[in-house]
Amino acid sequence: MASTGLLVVSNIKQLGQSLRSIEKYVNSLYIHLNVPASTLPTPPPVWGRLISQLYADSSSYVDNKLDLRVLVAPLRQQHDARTLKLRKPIDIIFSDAHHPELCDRLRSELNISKPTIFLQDTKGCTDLQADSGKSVNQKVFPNVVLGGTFDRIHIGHKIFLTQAVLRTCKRLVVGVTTAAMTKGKVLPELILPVEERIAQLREFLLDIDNTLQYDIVPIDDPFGPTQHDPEMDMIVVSAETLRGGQKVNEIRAANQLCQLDIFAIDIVESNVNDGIHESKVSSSNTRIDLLGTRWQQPLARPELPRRPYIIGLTGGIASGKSKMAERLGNMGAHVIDCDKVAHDVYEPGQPCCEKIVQHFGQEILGSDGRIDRTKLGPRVFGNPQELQALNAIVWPEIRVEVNRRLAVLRAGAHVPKVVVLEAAVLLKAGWETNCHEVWSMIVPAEEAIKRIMERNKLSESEAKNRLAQQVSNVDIVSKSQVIFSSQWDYDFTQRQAERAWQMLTKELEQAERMSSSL
Ligand SMILES: CC(C)(COP(=O)(O)OP(=O)(O)OC[C@H]1O[C@@H](n2cnc3c(N)ncnc32)[C@H](O)[C@@H]1O)[C@@H](O)C(=O)NCCC(=O)NCCS
Ligand SMILES: Nc1ncnc2c1ncn2[C@@H]1O[C@H](COP(=O)(O)OP(=O)(O)OP(=O)(O)O)[C@@H](O)[C@H]1O
Repeated sequence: MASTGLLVVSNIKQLGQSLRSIEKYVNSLYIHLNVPASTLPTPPPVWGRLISQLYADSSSYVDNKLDLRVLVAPLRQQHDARTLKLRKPIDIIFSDAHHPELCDRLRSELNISKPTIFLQDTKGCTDLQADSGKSVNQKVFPNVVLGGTFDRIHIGHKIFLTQAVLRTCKRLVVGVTTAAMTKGKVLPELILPVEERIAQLREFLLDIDNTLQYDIVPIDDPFGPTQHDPEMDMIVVSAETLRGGQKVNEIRAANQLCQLDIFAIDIVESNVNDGIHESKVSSSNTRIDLLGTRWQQPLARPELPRRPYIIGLTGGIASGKSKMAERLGNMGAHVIDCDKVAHDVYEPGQPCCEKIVQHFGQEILGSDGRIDRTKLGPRVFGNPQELQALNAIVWPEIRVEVNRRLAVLRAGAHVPKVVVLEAAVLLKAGWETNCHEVWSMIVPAEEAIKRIMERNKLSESEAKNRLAQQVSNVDIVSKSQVIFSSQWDYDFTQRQAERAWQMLTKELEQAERMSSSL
């Protein structure tokens, strides 16, 4: 599949048809509006509504796998003087109307060898219409500012950024929230690092208009550089952040800085109403859709036998690991619960039991000669050194026992396709090296605290203390290939599990077919 295309759009009414036929050729598409010569040059904001419409309509025809970017720079120039300079090389040109001369010119400017694909030649093709109405704020300023988190740029962001670019003639300042500001969002652990978000924003902005200066800066508070920069004229906000824009002006007045013209765009709705996703197009929705998918590729583990395929299942306290293990078990996985294995290696006669008694003394034994956890517990909790000593004895023994059980399974008549190794301490103990990949459960801290208080009958401070001893969600996520979250209803957790299971089953079947055809 060629990766980047250029679509010359002459008729917005055909957009849906055009995008549907293009989607099989490319995964990223620049859109060049073939505006009639008579309408140029016009103030760029007059194209705002058309471009917003185009982005908003596109979502009913193609999903966000086709990354659309409508070019703004050419709208600033006289028709004849327009030469396209694009950041990424173009593989192929598409045109929704028969304009061979224009397309040949673009092919030679952009150095494209493939012939243009003419999608359809409609009769009654109408010219692209600029917004003539006085209703639109058509003012253009040298210095415009806006802010946001911009996690995985979506159509709402594209419209927002484009409307700002159309109203800027010199410099666009973009404040991008750092992790300190995104803690309260849905699935904050899955938000891309600020450096990556800034890099993606810069690429998008340079793609649509490389004639402006972009100052993209991280912000640790909701107002960023607007509090101090005297050279700002306009702030672009959306209906939901209008109050933030007004607050910016209050701060500027207090700091004796000029007031900013405020331009607010409408919210782009998502038409989803399932009680889980937000009703507007949002990055939160994109993150929710990552649950149960492989969000990073597994590391190669050539040292592990291919069958059974071992999934390490982990997560924070009360995150719903056991329930997830049960779900995966119901779908066909063989589950090894490391917590239960730990109980087994504590049994008298096991080497682990002897080592524990050697270290902690006979006084941790009960009258039946077994290790009494109520006696051992107080010796290690609140004493990190002793806890470390206990872990150093127990963890390697669990690993040995797990490997023994895996060897038994491999030697059996029916080797399971998938083994789930459920272990709260998987990452702390370094057992992920025993697994082909790691699947993890996360819940927000407040939810985990609520569950621990209810389930373990602990006070809030005790629950917080338990949680503080866990690997953080951010660390869990960085070492996991698939993430689940049980913060919504049971059905939605089940859907996440099914999604991941289907993906894995398909992959394993494919791998099996490939190896048997060799
Ligand atoms: C504190 C801020 C920057 C945090 O941004 P937020 O986390 O909401 O960013 P997010 O990436 O979600 O969105 C960025 C912008 O796009 C808008 N937006 C997001 N989704 C949509 C949508 N579906 N339709 C339309 N606009 C959308 C947001 O309303 C926001 O204005 C923001 O909320 C705010 O208050 N802005 C006004 C003040 C400001 O601009 N401050 C920074 C100056 S540098
Ligand atoms: N989707 C869900 N919605 C609401 N509550 C849930 C959901 N999934 C799990 N829970 C609840 O979360 C709690 C913890 O579940 P579970 O015991 O499976 O967690 P765990 O991660 O195995 O915990 P631990 O390791 O602390 O024993 C349980 O009370 C369970 O009912």
